[in-house]
Amino acid sequence: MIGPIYVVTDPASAVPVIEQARAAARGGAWAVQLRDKQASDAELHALVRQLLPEMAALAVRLIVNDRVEVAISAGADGVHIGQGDGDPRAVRARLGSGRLVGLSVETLSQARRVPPGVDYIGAGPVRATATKPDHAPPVGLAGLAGIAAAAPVPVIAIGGLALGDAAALKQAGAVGMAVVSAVTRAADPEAATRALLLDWRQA
Ligand SMILES: Cc1ncc(COP(=O)(O)OP(=O)(O)O)c(N)n1
Ligand SMILES: Cc1nc(C(=O)O)sc1CCOP(=O)(O)O
Ligand SMILES: [Mg+2]
Repeated sequence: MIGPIYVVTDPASAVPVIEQARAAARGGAWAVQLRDKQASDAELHALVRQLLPEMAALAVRLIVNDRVEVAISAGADGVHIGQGDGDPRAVRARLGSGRLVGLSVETLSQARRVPPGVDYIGAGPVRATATKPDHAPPVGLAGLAGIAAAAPVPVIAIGGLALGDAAALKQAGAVGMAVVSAVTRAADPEAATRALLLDWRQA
C-alpha cells in the first residue's frame, strides 16, 4: 500500500527532526521522509539508524530524500529523488527490490515518462509553498488530475497542502498527500498528523 499520509521533515522547524519523525509516526503517517539538505551523510546515516527500529515498530516507512547511498548504507525503507537527482532506473538498480523509490513529477510529460522501478510519484506542487522556494510552477488540482490520469504508479500530492484538502486530492486521483509545514509547524505535530489521516479517511 502507498499512502495516505506522508510527512516530510524540516530542519528549520522549532521541533527537532527526530521528534518530527516520531510524532508523525505516532500520528499514523504511512511514511516519513528525512529531508535535510545541510546534514552530512554521516549525520543522516546516524539519524536513519536511530529511527528505523522506532518506525518499524509502528509500521511506518522511513524514506531518505536525495541521498541514495545513505539510504542504502543505513538500510532505509526507500529514497525519494527529483527530476534532477539522477536516473530512477539506476537508483532502482542500486537499491535492489524491496525498498521504495519515489520520483517527483512536476508536469504531464514527466508523468507519462515515469520508468519502471518507480513505486510512487510525488506530484506537485499543487500550490505554491514557501517550504521549497525553488519549486516548479504550481499544477493546481486540475493539473494534479491530469498527472494522476497519466501516471503508471500511485500519486502522492505535495505542495501547499493542509487539513481539509483530502477530498479534492482524492477526487483528483491521488492516493495520498505529502506535507511539510502542516505537520512540522503545527503546535502538536502528532495531533496534526492524526487529523490529516482522519480527514483522508472521511473524505
Ligand atoms: C513526496 C515528495 N514529493 C516530491 C518531493 C520533491 O523532491 P525534489 O523535486 O527532489 O526536491 P527536494 O525535496 O529534493 O528539494 C519530495 N521531496 N517528496
Ligand atoms: C519538498 C517539496 N517538494 C515539492 C514539490 O513540488 O516537488 S513542494 C515541497 C514542500 C512542501 O511543503 P509544504 O507542505 O510546507 O507546502
Ligand atoms: Mg531532490
